[in-house]
Amino acid sequence: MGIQDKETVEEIFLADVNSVGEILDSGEWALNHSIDHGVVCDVIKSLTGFELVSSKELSRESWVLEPEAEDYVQHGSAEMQVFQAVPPEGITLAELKAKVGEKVFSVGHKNAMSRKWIQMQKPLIVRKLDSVEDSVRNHLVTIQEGKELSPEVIKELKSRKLISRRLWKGYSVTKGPKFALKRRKPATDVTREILQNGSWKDQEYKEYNFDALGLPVEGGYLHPLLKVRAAFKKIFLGMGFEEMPTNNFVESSFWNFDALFQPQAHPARDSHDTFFLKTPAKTIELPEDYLQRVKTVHEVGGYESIGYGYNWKREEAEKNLLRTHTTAVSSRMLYKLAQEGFRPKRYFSIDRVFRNEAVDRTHLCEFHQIEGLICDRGLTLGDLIGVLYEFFGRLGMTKLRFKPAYNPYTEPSAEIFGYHEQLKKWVEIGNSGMFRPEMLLPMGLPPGVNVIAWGLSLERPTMILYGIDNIRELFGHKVAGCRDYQPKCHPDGEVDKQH
Ligand SMILES: N[C@@H](Cc1ccccc1)C(=O)O
Repeated sequence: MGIQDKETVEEIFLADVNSVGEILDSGEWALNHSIDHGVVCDVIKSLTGFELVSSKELSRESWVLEPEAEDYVQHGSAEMQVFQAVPPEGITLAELKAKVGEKVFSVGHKNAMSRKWIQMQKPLIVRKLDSVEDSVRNHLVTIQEGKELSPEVIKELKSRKLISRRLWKGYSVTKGPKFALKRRKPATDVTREILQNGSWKDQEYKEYNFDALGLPVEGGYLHPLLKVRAAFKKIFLGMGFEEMPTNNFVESSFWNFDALFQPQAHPARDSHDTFFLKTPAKTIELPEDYLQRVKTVHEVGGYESIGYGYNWKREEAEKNLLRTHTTAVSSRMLYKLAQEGFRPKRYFSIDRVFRNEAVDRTHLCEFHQIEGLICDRGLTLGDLIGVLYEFFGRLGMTKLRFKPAYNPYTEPSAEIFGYHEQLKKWVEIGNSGMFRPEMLLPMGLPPGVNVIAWGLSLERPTMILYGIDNIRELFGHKVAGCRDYQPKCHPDGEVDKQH
């Protein structure tokens, strides 16, 4: 068979309908074009549905070839094959049988004999005629072409079980009300492209289907960040931590930076990294005596420190900003604790912070920080490392590594790496350290009190747990897709039960 692909068949068919005006019989048309009639019928049905053509069903009983007959059309009838296998000098019966095969021999030998094409001249079979006409094959071809044959011929072919009667279905076709040489796909949407190239004017549009049921409405899913936050909160509470109040996104530079012994010329305090507020641009009040101690420690030091040796400006400290880390919350809480009278404490917070960063697949200008701290007398770096093993162990991360780092407010400082069992690699999971005396002593905390602390983002573990590789999918309208996210691994066994 020739062309089978529907688009090409459709094109040829429409061109013919156009030039001839009417296709009387799809079967004949298919035969003339050597195209499978089934494919032609599919094309006609579809074109009729879109009113490019009008079609009438035809049906009639017709003769079709059995597989044996199709073989005869290709290779000649059995008697012809036998005749051709007999050479001019003759052949033995056994040789002839071997040459044409058992099946063809049994039918073909008998028929070729009775037609007197061959004869027995013991011990050989010889030809009686030089050439013969393969009328059986010719008749079969005529049937294939859908043409009529005399009742006697039909009777013979039928008795040889070469043909059988089938119900044939086809079409007669004329141009339809929406006839065109090429089918135009109705648009389902007005796109930017068709608006720009002007094709919207002649475009056909698919009609609304008001009976369509639409997608089932889904709702009531917890955001992945909420689920992971709940898991972290549970870990902190299980370890005896209290949550700090984090309900102030707007903070003064004083609590966000100065109280943390971050010098006023520090690059993080640049407007490229920090969002400063225009209104209100300044904080209303700061604790005056504490402010004086902070100024002094920055300028000249004290508490065995030499300070930074620069001119500390109050105006810089008063500037309002969107807090860049939740350590601003920690500094307020530690100051408060010092005023109320020091007691050992374990504090944590999980909330939003803001940084003036270009958004890309791993950075957003707002995200969440998880922060934990323990203050007590005589804490050491060993305590920090021990607590971090406990904390991340409860998350399922048992292998940790620490890399020396720098923060203005901690000494020593360490970046935390964890071995991710599912990803089979070390991933950076947080930052940590022991708050400096230059931060703690001006607050009024008693000497000998140490604070171990650490921080990490909430987004990063969430992305790892849910296999999200673009942080933007966690915020805004794209978060709708998060309903499909299933955690790849569990921060603890409980997260998912919170549905
Ligand atoms: N504030 C640090 C994290 C941190 C918290 C506590 C101690 C040390 C580091 C940050 O934003 O990355």
